[in-house]
Amino acid sequence: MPVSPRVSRYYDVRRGEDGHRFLDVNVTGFSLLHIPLLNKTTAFTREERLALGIEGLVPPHTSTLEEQKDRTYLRYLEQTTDLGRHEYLRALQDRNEVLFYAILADHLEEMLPILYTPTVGEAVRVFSHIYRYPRGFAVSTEDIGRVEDLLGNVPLNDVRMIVATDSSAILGIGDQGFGGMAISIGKLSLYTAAGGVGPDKTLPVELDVGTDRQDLIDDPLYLGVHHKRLTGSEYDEFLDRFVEGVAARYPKAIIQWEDFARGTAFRVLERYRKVVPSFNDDIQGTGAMALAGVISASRLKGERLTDQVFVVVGAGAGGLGVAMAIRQGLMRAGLSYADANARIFVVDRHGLLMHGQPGLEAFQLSFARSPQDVAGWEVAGEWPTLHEVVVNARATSLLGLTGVPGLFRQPTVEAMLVNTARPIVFPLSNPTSNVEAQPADLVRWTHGAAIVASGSPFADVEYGGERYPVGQGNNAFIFPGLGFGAVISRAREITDGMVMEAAQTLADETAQYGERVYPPVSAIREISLRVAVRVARQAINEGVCAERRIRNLTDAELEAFVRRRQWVPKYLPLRKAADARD
Ligand SMILES: O=C([O-])CC(=O)C(=O)O
Ligand SMILES: [Mg+2]
Repeated sequence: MPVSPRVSRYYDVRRGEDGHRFLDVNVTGFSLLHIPLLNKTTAFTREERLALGIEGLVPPHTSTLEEQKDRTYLRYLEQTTDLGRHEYLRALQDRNEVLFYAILADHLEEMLPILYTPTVGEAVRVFSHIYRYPRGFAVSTEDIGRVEDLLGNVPLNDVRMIVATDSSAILGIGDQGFGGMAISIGKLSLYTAAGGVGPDKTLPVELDVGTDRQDLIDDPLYLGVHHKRLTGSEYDEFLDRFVEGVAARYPKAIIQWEDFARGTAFRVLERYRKVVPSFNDDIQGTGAMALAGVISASRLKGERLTDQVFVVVGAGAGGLGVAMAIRQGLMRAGLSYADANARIFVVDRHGLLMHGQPGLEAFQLSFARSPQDVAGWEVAGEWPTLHEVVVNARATSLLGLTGVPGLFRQPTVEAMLVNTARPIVFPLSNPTSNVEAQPADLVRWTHGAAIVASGSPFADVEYGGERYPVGQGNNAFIFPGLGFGAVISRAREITDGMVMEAAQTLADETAQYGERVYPPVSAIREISLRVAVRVARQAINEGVCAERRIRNLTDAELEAFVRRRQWVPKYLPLRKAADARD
């Protein structure tokens, strides 16, 4: 039997005779203090200080984790801007990872908007200017030919979850070049904080294929390669090399494709989803999140999903992903493909997606309409506008994934009140600055009738003496559980059925929160656990589960199994390995 490699080049997780886990470390002294998953800063015990050669290098008093959290949180509160708070937390993550996740667990609702959407958008934009410590894996056009060597430099030996972006369409803010690394880091923090994947099983990746942003290329401080993006077969080869490298170094890893531009996103997903277990967060994660939201909103209306008529605005990865997920959801609710399609109208920059439109792409075709589909519509120009679609199609649900701020106008939203007593309006674009409408306006324009959810966090709306919760329809309710479920089951493939199951779980779990279309963010860890359990079950049912130990478990046993595998932020004792070096 081959000896299984240590979890990290620097340590392994072992169990002592007493049954408790400890870290067997083979690095000591000053070096050890610079490895974020080993560094306890002021919390090393006397025995550890002595055994690991760090006496004199750390302060005399041994702090508890509680004291460390107090000290660190007070400094956090003294930061004056959201970006400052983000940088502070990121620096903590790169210094002492257990403490970082322990604080995050205590203040999850407060800190998620700082570490993740919307502030991560700002961190992406200025990434090259605020860069401090190495985290994650970056491979560029200059070294893709040696990707396996480079992956060999990553100290982690058992990576299970990768988030990789080419930064071509970050959130709703477009091409961000090398800065996209910040989104991969942010997403993986949620995999740990919300999903329970151990931080040493995660790897953020930036695929630096260049940037088409001349201002970045011209910026001497820009940290990516200074040339235009690869395209065509060169681009495909770059990704092929990356996927091969991952499959060789980390054969058990799952890849989450993140923030790829329209067109590329679908191509990359289809090209690799059967080669390595992988999914696209913006297509499938956002799709599942939106489907869950419209199922919950239909329930709040006292109607069925199949009673709704959907207008999805934006035909990129997010918009098409949402349209496809709703189509699958309608089919699971009993409609034929044709009937499901007939209830979904996709609008893009020219208006309603129609055959013969300039720039129509292959992945959009199944949603394109023919002239006979809109015969009898009252339309002024060549293609029906968003407003005309809402009126003529009698839309009851309007979902925005355009990145265009303020796109949903008052007359269009008011027009929905003719079609339904309670319009479902989800301006889902991120970050906050790119939202299609302010939730407060949507509530006001509809006199409180609209059921509203947004992609980025918004405060509840007060209107006419009442409080209207604004659900956060963000794929963060899906991907940590979907990915963790796939990791637990060692899924050979991430099937559409698993993604649908994630959506259904989110909708089912939301029911316990009353008048809400999404749960409160404070519930994200419990929701992710339920998603992970049901995704793993679905993997078993579909025969893609490679983890033998879970195949015959009952539901309760499976849940207990998943719970046991959730990583929790607490210090493990460090012991010096026999072959330790400084
Ligand atoms: O990151 C987020 O907040 C959600 C997402 O995937 C996107 O907007 O691209
Ligand atoms: Mg995204």
